[in-house]
Amino acid sequence: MPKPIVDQKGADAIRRSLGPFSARCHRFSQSWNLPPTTTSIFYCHIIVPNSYTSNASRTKEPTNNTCTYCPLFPPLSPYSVSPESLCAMQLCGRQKVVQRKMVLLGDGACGKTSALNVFTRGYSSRREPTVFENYVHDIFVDNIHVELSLWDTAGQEEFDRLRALSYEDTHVLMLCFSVDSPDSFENVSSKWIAEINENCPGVRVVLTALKCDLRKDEDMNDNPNSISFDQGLAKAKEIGAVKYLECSAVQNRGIRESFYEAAKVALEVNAGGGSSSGSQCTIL
Ligand SMILES: Nc1nc2c(ncn2[C@@H]2O[C@H](COP(=O)(O)OP(=O)(O)OP(=O)(O)O)[C@@H](O)[C@H]2O)c(=O)[nH]1
Repeated sequence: MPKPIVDQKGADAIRRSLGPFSARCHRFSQSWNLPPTTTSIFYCHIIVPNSYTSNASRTKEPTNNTCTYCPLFPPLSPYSVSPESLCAMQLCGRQKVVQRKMVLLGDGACGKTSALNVFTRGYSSRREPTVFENYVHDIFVDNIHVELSLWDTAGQEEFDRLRALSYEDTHVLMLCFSVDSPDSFENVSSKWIAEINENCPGVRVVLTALKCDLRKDEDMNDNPNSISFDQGLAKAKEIGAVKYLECSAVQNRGIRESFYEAAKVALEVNAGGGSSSGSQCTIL
């Protein structure tokens, strides 16, 4: 049976030893006999790329990045848990968990679900168009434990009414387009901003360019029809987005950063609905 990480020494040892390794952490709140002040604790599986002997608070893992103790969990991307987060997790028993809701929206097939899957699971497989999906993902942003509720919506017009139900209590909107789809880019201002203004005016928007790998074709030539960084940035300014982010699920580039940056924006919104420079979405 693996041992949980319970002391700072263990967490520090992990931080020092991580180097090129990655870690996977699972929360054990019920299954361990915890000190009274501890509300939750994490057991960390350190995923090692090759044979590696560990001490009590680390676990040797097979080379394929699949967890020995939780085979049902899919492999995670190498950087889905940073050493800093790991140490913060160690301390989280004493920290308040902050709950935030992020909604992804944008044209159908622009890549929302794939980005979400790569962020939460480390990979994305072929799938049917989304009708509605909802995940809760624990992350640490600036040492704050955030229970991030991620709402994936259907981009297609026939789901407009269903999608409207997703906006309640939203802290941040990740408005997406695909760089290989000028239509999805145009719809940012011609369709999506109107929908946002109608359903949750004032909620902070993060504009996110998806499928950025498609700016190049297979021969690494520039795709002349793709949306450039400058165009994306100009669009973000035009619609009043608080951030402009770019990523590719296929290459797993910028995915983690994009969700973390969006989560940071969500954190700036007060739980009660007030915000320093935006507001929480509430459907009345
Ligand atoms: N080249 C490339 N293709 C991608 C990327 N992300 C997603 N795709 C592909 O784009 C297609 C649509 O991706 P989805 O993630 O289902 O798009 P979606 O926005 O969730 O679509 P809806 O559920 O219909 O709203 C799939 O065939 C994906 O394989 C990417 O980063 N690069």
